[in-house]
Amino acid sequence: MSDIDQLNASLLAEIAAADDETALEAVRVSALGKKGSVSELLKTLGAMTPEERQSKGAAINVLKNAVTEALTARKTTLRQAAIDARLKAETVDVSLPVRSSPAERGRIHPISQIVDEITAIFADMGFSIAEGPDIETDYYNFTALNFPEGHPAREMHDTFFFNPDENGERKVLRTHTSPVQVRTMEAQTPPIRIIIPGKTYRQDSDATHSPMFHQVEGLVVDKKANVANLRWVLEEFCKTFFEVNSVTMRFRPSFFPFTEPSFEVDIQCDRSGPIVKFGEGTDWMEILGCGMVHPNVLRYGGLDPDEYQGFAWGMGLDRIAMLKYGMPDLRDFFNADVRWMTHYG
Ligand SMILES: Cc1ccc(OCc2nc(C(=O)N[C@H]3CCS(=O)(=O)C3)cs2)cc1
Repeated sequence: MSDIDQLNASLLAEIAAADDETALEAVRVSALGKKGSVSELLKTLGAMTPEERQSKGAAINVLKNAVTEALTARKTTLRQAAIDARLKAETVDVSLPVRSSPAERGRIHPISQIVDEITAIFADMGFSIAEGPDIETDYYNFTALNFPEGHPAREMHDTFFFNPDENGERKVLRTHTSPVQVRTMEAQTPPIRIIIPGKTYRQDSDATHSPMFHQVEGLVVDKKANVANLRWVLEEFCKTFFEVNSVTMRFRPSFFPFTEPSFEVDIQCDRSGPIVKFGEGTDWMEILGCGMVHPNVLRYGGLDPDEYQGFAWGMGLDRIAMLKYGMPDLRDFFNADVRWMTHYG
């Protein structure tokens, strides 16, 4: 066997033995690099006679091509093997049974659970779910809700304002979901029975206040709507939500620009233990505000207050959830602590 044949055999064996791209590159350099074995052979051509150079040169080129092809083929094989190994390691067998531990499964956030529960209760009472933008105009968030110019709620310490847009209009992060009711009155001929769950934003942050919090508001507008209807709707909701057969509510006179008369509503409960119990006890817990829709607000909604009446209410979801689940700190809702989620989710 000639020296070229021997070199060919040994290089092909080294290429076949390379089990990763690093080893293969080392073989390539040792054969075809500047000081490689094949390159050194090519350098000997210069000292040969023309006859020798022709035959030897052709043989060396055959060797070089054979080595190059073997290197390319081996690299392709190694690359495919690496891909197959990853596919094998990372393949998820979707036919496997669900993981046993509930903690490893995804969970519904308690606020989402509360929203689903409350909207289902009102849906069963014939209410539709309405939605609207989180970024609102000053008009829909304040003016159309009968907030006079200069009202403190319009100030920066309470409300998140955006910089004025090209029209000089300053939008806000809505401070309540009430703008949706105005938009619905503009768009829909009564009777209206809507529930509006959603995120709301205020410049406030402590153990019971978060800059982003959740509200559910409701609105009924019809030819006849009165405080007795309002009271019934809220009592039915509370009995179902707090899972009690009877509920004692207290309507305390209050004031909101968008309702007249306005009330703050307490529900009787027992606060003597670690968890508040509803439907019993002699304590009171404020759960929501409500009232008859102010005539100005009906007018802003395009309705004639001599023809239509309405009532509305609003409740802070996070507060309700804290009551229902007995949670001490509102901020835990938004810390995304898996331990908390596992416990409450
Ligand atoms: C067109 C329209 C007309 C009337 C409306 O009345 C919505 C109402 N909301 C309340 C209320 O007390 N809300 C607060 C409860 C706790 S909170 O989350 O801080 C907001 C009373 S009446 C809404 C829209």
